[in-house]
Amino acid sequence: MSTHRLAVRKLLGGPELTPADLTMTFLVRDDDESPGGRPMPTFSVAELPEAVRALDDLGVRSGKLFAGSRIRDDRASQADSPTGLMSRAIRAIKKARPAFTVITENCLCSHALSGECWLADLRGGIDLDESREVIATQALTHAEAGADIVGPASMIPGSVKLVRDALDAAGHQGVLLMPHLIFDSGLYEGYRTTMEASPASGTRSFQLDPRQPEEAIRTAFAFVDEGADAILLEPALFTVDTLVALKGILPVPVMPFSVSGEYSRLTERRTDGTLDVGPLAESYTVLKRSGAKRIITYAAREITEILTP
Ligand SMILES: NCc1[nH]cc(CCC(=O)O)c1CC(=O)O
Ligand SMILES: [Zn+2]
Repeated sequence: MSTHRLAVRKLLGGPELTPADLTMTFLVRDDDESPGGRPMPTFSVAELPEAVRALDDLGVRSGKLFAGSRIRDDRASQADSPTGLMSRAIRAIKKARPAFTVITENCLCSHALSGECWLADLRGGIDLDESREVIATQALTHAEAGADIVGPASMIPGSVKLVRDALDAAGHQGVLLMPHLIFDSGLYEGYRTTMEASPASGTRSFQLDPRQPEEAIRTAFAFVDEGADAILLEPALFTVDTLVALKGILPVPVMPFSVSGEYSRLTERRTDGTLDVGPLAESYTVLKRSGAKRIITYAAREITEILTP
């Protein structure tokens, strides 16, 4: 096609994927932990400043952080530690680039021995009150360390409101909330293995049943009622029906999270060691077309490099 034809197409074309549309995902590991043997790429705290500066210079303005605890117990007692891995990661990024938006995950699965997103009561059942309470103090700890947006991810009803109340009570009215709206999926294995957050029970009972799309809509509105400023929707590609359904009716933006299984299945390592992200980037065009405000991804750098200016 001639260049002038391409220019005309561009003029008439719909929403284009830009670097600022992408939020980079960082699975954080401690500085003395080895990156080897994990299915997903990780970043040590010491590696974060340089990685963030490089992304920011490319136009990627935000990051989603996941960090677990090495010391785990059945109360997830390290989840809200002010000296924990997440707090140190947030501080490292904010020191390097104060305007880089930091979004955290608040959940208990990578802090509890069980790998569950909730805490058990004495009889082994789910202790809803205690789970919500720890998630709220965890989110508060992230805010104190400098997080701009926190992300309750347990899907426990009422946890979003409790996080909002805890933040407000501590004077963090300016910290926003983007809870995770999560469908049960087989696409999380790479993440769970990397973060050692596989549920002992084998399931995540609070997540949405993929056969129940109405439940997803209802839960999205419930999150907004509890105080959500945006909704993270995961997995990304397999939930486009929900994205389209929410477009225009939900009063807050929806950001699909292109999860570990999408990253590993829609990319391919070339013989020269570089990563072909073509199919993954193509799926992001689908997401934008379907109403995604922005997209959370593990491949922000590689995708930015192939975007046409
Ligand atoms: N605990 C919530 C949570 N936080 C991140 C992911 C998955 C992210 C990914 O696969 O990239 C999940 C889902 C799960 O563990 O069931
Ligand atoms: Zn969890």
